[in-house]
Amino acid sequence: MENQQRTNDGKSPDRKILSEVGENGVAIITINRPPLNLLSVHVLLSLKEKIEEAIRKDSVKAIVITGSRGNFSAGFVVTAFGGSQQRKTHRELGFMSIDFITDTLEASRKPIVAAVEGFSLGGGFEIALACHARISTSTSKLGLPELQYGILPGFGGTQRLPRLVGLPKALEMILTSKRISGDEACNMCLVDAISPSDQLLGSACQWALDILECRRPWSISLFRTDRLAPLAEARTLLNSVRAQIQKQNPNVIHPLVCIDVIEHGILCGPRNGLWKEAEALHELRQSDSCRSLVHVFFAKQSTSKIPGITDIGLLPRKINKVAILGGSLMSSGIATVLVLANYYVIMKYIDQNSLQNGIGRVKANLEGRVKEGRMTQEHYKKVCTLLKGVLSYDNFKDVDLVIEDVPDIVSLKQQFFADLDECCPPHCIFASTTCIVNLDLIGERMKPCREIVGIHFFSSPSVTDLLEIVRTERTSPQTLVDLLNFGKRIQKTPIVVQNCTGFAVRRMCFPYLQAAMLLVEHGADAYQIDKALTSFGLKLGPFRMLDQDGFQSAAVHDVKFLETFPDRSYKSNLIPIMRKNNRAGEYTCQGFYTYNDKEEASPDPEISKYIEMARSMSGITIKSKLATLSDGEIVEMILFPVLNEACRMISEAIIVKSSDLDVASVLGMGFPGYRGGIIFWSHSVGFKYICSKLEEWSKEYGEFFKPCAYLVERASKRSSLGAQVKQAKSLL
Ligand SMILES: C[C@H](O)CC(=O)SCCNC(=O)CCNC(=O)[C@H](O)C(C)(C)COP(=O)(O)OP(=O)(O)OC[C@H]1O[C@@H](n2cnc3c(N)ncnc32)[C@H](O)[C@@H]1OP(=O)(O)O
Repeated sequence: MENQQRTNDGKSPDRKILSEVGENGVAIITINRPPLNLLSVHVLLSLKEKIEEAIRKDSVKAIVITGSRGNFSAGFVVTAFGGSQQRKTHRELGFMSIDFITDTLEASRKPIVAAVEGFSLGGGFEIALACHARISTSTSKLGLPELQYGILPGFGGTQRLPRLVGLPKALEMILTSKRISGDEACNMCLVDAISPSDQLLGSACQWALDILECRRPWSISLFRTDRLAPLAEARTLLNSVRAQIQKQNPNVIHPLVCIDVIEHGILCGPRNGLWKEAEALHELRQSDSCRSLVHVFFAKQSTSKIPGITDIGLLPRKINKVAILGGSLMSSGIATVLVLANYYVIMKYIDQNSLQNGIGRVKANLEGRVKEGRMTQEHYKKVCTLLKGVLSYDNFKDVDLVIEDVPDIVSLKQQFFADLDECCPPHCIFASTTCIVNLDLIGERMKPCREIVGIHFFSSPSVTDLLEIVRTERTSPQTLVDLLNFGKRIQKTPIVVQNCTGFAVRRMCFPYLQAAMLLVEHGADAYQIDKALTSFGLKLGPFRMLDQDGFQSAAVHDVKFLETFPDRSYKSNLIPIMRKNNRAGEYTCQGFYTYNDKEEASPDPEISKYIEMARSMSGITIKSKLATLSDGEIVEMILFPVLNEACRMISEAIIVKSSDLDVASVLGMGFPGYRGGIIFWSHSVGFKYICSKLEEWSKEYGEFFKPCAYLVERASKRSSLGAQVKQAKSLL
């Protein structure tokens, strides 16, 4: 092997890109910034230099690009976007995309093959797309996640992907930021062959030599046309996708800009498309949406960094077998998530019927994935072998984690945990999904050395990406480290919260729903309230949220909150009245909305009758000011109380850092990520303004709006709500 050790000026060589030439004449160029081989302008310049050098050398016949230590490249350092470091113009970014990736790499007179393993995302994936062939392991993960950051693929992804896989598939991958496996990529001819990891480099080198010898096609992705549909068909598809995006998300422009760029390339040629892409990237990376979404990325990354817990050298213990106690919808949802993450799961319940139903639901969930093409039949069969239903504790002696999900009856839970205490090994972690019963109370009949943590999955475990881990005074650092790792393995973002009523998400939803009740009982229109909040970007307005959760759950939580926070609870009679009239939310097809058999919601004028009843029961009169609020005022009157509650949680140290509440609000309550989460957004509104509004409303409408001491103090000092998330240093 010929290996470059010194540069011409005698300095140590740049080790970010390694290059060596094998006896077969293939230069292997390795992106070497482990663990993820992230890209920066500097790394790309070094890569360009090494490729040019290999092209120049007579001894080199062909080139393979790969990444070190099992990852190709997870793409560009995202701090390069949305931040204050906006030095580069679109010409310079265009230079990378055109001068390097297109005119050097793709136009190389020697074949270049990508050997893809592990993560190949964003700019990393775009480099692979420009190579003349791609060989991948079956489990590598490929994708273009740029839209998650309010930008668009900036190194030719908008031009090359549609030409390689056709427009419909490319749009799906780009617009959903969906990652696909090497196998899936091979099925759609995005990679040319699959190879086991230990043979990957050998296969890629051979493929490159085969291209050279004309035994394999020399494919230039940018100029392929065979997968592109006729122009009229492409335009129809792009227009329908545009309309869909505008309907679903009218507040953000980056998906539309991305579609324009794709269309431009189809109409005016891919090279023009590349320039348009570079210009668009330059514009978008300076937007507020980009700044907010990059903040959410780093906020999510930092939820699992807990001072004094994750920085004291503890390693997560292995969790192999998990027992779920319960036969509910939630139990089945949790079991589905777990078997998909390759955990061995036993579901236990007291009666055969409920247990069978529970197991049946897990299988139906998995079958649904097969039908949608998200899982192969073979994988389905394998995953099903990980699941077992039991009625006794016989199989519990090697269980590492128990998740209790039985009805919220204290004595029942206490009995279950007393039994578990006898049957499970000492290292087994005991967790409960309850959000109502005090965790300390349900463990009272266990040995004193045992502890119970809360683990909160939200109503649809496979849909919600958030996992609340609830710690008590007794929770050990080791248990937290184990559960944080467990959360990551099941692909959730875990946030650690202190044991308190509602934890983080419910506690923020509480004022969200209560403020809406208060406004509606004083004259505001329920449907205008929902529309104002969804137009602002929330996934669900408060009344749709209540319908979706079901009024039974709302009633239980109301009681709990009224009990815990009587001073700031708004007591409404609306839900109890509607329940008495057989309206209990979406599952009864009637709540604040009515639902048809396609689960579509329609406003129902009937509800004014119940609102009137609630008003007269509480002796409330309509306030003309509240009956004529603008959408903007509604948003403030509903979200400022949410921020107020978030401030209380910060001051009570319920969460580890304030940005955890951004994550909780985005993933748990549907706050728009492009506004950065509740705390990030409130910085842009200004605490002084928020505080003065809350003070004004508390004088007019009561204690519910009273700003908490922490917010008052921050507003008076004009300081922020806790430290901002630390981001990686920009390397652009
Ligand atoms: C021009 C181009 O088109 C634009 C682009 O390329 S945009 C960038 C596209 N790439 C991405 O979005 C990848 C983002 N990263 C991820 O999703 C995940 O890190 C991953 C799935 C790749 C790996 O997950 P995992 O193995 O759990 O590692 P993870 O802990 O997340 O990351 C390791 C470290 O790298 C950092 N990191 C990962 N990707 C990063 C990125 N793109 N930018 C900056 N930092 C990044 C993480 O913050 C973390 O830092 P820390 O050690 O200080 O906490």
